[in-house]
Amino acid sequence: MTDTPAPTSGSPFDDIRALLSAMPGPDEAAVAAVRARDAELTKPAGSLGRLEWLAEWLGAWQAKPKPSVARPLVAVFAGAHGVTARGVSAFPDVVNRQMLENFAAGGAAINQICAAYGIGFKVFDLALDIPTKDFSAEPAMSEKDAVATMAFGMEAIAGGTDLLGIGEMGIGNTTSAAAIYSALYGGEPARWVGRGSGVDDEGLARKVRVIEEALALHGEALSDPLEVLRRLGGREICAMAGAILAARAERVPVVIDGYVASAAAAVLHALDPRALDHCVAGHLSAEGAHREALERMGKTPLLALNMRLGEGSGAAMAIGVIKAACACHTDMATFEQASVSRGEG
Ligand SMILES: Cc1cc2ncn([C@H]3O[C@H](COP(=O)(O)O)[C@@H](O)[C@H]3O)c2cc1C
Ligand SMILES: O=C(O)c1cccnc1
Repeated sequence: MTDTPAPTSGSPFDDIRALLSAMPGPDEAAVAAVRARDAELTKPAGSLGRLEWLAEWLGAWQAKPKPSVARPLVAVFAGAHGVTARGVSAFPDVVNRQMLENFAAGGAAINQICAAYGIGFKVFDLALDIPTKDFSAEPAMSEKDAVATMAFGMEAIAGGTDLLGIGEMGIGNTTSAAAIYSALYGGEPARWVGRGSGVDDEGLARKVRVIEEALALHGEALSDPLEVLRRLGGREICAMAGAILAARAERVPVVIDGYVASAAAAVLHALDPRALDHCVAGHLSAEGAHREALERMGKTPLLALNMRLGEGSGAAMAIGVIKAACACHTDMATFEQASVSRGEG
């Protein structure tokens, strides 16, 4: 008995790492079927550009030769941030709760976009009344809190969906996202920081200072992307990472929203560069250095509308495009069906 080694105490993050190592890959047979059908559709080859690629991408991750976008869903995760005590947002914390009421009443931008495109919409309240700790003074979350929050995010797909858009609400979360990019990608924090919901020059300088302090405080611990997430992230950022991972396991393609949602994606990408293969970047946000962050992840945004809202709004706009791409692929007539002459060559 005495020479049996004690079991090594597992980290709460072990389950997350296990999910990452078990990620399914693309279904190549479905991609081949999509390509074969695309060649029969009544249009010049390649003329639908990235829409053709989107149909292949849907097929690859849904593992369906005929992909579908019949039940698209935007999931918005809401969290409160202790770092707002440092004066990093133009708006007070109470806006979180007020916006959740606005979402429920149908009065937010995301409600209108989802209604316009026939997209389901769900909001997940991540302990809004218990803000994370100020990450410039201590880790934002314990390991247990971070893992439980990721697990909660995995519930996003529980009701069933064939295309998931990921969004967030959380006053102060552009500071958290900028801190995550700074930790993962390096360089001066000022390079990654933007004005979020609209801070003035002094607010912008405070955001930079807070991130510099946080990087110095957390130091070497930030070499592990999951530590970056729990130390600098908000709960909504943890939950978005969980949702992206769960969607992969269940073969649900994902549309990432803007600057903040992409920070959750960046953590997964840093853990495993294949972790975002089932994701598209919905749009290029006007916030901070979103373009550089997406480049690091190898993602070309579908849309560039100069939006910088969050709430999943850019993802929802992109889902409109993806729905149309899927409809073209599945419902267009073939040359034979429509008696349209094929070109030569
Ligand atoms: C009324 C209102 C609605 C929003 N909807 C999304 N955000 C966006 O702004 C917040 C992040 O910006 P910052 O880091 O500057 O606080 C997040 O809640 C984000 O979703 C909003 C912000 C406000 C004020
Ligand atoms: O692009 C975003 O995600 C964003 C930008 C500004 C404020 N909140 C979110």
